[in-house]
Amino acid sequence: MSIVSSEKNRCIVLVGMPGSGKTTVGRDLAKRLGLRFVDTDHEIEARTGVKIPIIFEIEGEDGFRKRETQTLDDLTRESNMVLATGGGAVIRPENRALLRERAVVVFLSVPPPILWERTRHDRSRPLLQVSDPRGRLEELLKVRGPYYREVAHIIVEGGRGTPHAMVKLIEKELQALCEH
Ligand SMILES: Nc1ncnc2c1ncn2[C@@H]1O[C@H](COP(=O)(O)OP(=O)(O)OP(=O)(O)O)[C@@H](O)[C@H]1O
Ligand SMILES: O=C(O)C1=C[C@@H](O)[C@@H](O)[C@H](O)C1
Ligand SMILES: [Mg+2]
Repeated sequence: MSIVSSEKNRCIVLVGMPGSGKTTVGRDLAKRLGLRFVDTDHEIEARTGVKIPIIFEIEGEDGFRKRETQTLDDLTRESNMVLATGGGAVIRPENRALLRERAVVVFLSVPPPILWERTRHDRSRPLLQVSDPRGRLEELLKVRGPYYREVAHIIVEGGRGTPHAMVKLIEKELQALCEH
C-alpha cells in the first residue's frame, strides 16, 4: 500500500485512553494495510514474562513507565508496523518526542461515557482499580487529552462507530496526509 512507503516507512502508532480501541482497531488496520501488528502492553508482558498488574505491584507505576519507554524506543525504530500503545504512553515527554518524530501518530478520541462502558467489567487495568473508576477515567483524560492531541498527526473521533468504521476513517486520513 502506498500510504506507508510515502510516509518513509514510518510505523503507524495508535494512542488514546484505555478502551478507546487501540488494540482492536490497530489489529484490523494492520491486516488491511498488510503490516505487522504489535501492542506495547503485550510486548512488555512478553519481555518481562509477567502480566502488567504484577509489574505495577512489584515495581510501581514508575517501574512500568521505564519499561514502557524502553519498549517504545525499541519498537518505533522498526517500520512496516502498526503499534498500539498503552493508555499512558503519552505521559512522559521523551515518549511524546520519539513518537512524534519517528511515527505517524493516530489519536483515537472517544468520549468518557463510552470509555466507561467499554472498560467497566475489565479488571486488567491497575490504574482503574480504585473506588471511583469512572471518575478516575475522567481525571486521566483531563490530564492526557492535551498530550494525545500534541503528539497526534491524525485525530479520529471514534465514539459510536464500529472498529471497522474507525479503520476506514484512519485509512482516509493517512491517504490525505500522504497527498500533502
Ligand atoms: N469502535 C468500537 N466499537 C465498539 N466496541 C469497541 C470499539 N473499539 C473497541 N471496542 C471494544 O472496547 C473494548 C476495549 O477495546 P481495546 O482493548 O481495543 O482498547 P484499548 O484502547 O486497546 O485499551 P487499553 O489501553 O486498555 O489497552 C474491547 O472490548 C473492544 O472490543
Ligand atoms: O492508562 C494507562 O496508564 C495504562 C493503560 C494500559 O494500556 C497499560 O499500559 C497500563 O495498565 C497503564
Ligand atoms: Mg490495548
